[in-house]
Amino acid sequence: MDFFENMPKIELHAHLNGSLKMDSIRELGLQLYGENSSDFLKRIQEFTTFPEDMDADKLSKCFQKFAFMHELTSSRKGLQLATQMVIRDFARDNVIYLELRTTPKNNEHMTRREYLETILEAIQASRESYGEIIVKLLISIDRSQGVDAAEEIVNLAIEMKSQYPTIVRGMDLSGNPAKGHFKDFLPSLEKAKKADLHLALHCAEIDNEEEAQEMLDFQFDRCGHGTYLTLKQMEQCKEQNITIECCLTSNVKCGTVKDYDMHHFKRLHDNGIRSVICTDDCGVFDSTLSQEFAIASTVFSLKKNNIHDLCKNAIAAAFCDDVEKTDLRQRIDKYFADNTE
Ligand SMILES: CNc1ncnc2c1ncn2[C@@H]1O[C@H](COP(=O)(O)O)[C@@H](O)[C@H]1O
Ligand SMILES: [Zn+2]
Repeated sequence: MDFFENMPKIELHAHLNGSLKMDSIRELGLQLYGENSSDFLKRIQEFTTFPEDMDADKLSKCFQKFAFMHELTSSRKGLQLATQMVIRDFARDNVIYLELRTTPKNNEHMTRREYLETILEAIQASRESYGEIIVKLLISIDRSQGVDAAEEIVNLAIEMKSQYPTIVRGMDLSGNPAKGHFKDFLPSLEKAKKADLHLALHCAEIDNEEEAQEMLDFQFDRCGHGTYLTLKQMEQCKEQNITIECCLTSNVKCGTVKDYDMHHFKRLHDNGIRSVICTDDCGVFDSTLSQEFAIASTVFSLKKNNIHDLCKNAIAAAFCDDVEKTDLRQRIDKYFADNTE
């Protein structure tokens, strides 16, 4: 485990509100409310609990959990603190490059634009506190929220990209995959693509072959999960240079994959389809990127050179510039050179 904890890592799939660790939620509660009530502590416990006997619809239930974090980050102060803490927690796990994604929200305290500005300011400030970690932002469309919100979010993303070109790098399509239809979001995503925003879309998280096909034919950069891609579709990913973001614990806890050893990572790996290891929501799923690497390594008997390849895959698929990629490559190559048996 030490090997993975010390390894400089790249995280490409992390939802902001799902990535706050339990200790940090407690800390956030203290900073926001003064004292943590027993009811609050109970709710933190519920946040990360996935009972064995939860029914088949575990994934849908998972989406209800986010409401807890959304309450905590509904004020500018809460959102700013949460962003800082999430970056700090990834930095503590030796993540050296982080792509955070989040859906801009509007409420009585802020507009979607203010939501994004708060996060972008917190990311900029984190350079002073945690200088070693590079942080990028992907702006998410929640497929359960309809096309009008999506259109507003794409327009904002284009605007924010021009204001913060080194931080705002792309867009994500996420939310409950059982809700909404990809086709409805196509014009908005097309617009994002034309504006040179990279696309990392949740695709085939549940079994919907037709939709996955529509998405692949549209073409995008990275596929979140890809659990139910057919072998033919996986081959199409290879041809189209699409990298698959594998989030092992997320899939097992949400019940879209029965067990770790049944995870499609194996099929991707065996068929030479480029994949990366990610956490998805390391707060909700109570994991770390180091743990995800340790699990993948044990379950799939990966050797050090396989792990090194996974890190190189992440560099290749990262939405940053070539100078940053060269720097990441050097740091990671050095770690593997210094740690050969
Ligand atoms: C478990 N698999 C998943 N599949 C699809 N979307 C997911 C997800 N996990 C998280 N999200 C999306 O990210 C939001 C939380 O972060 P933000 O509020 O945006 O920072 C969730 O509400 C959902 O829309
Ligand atoms: Zn996700």
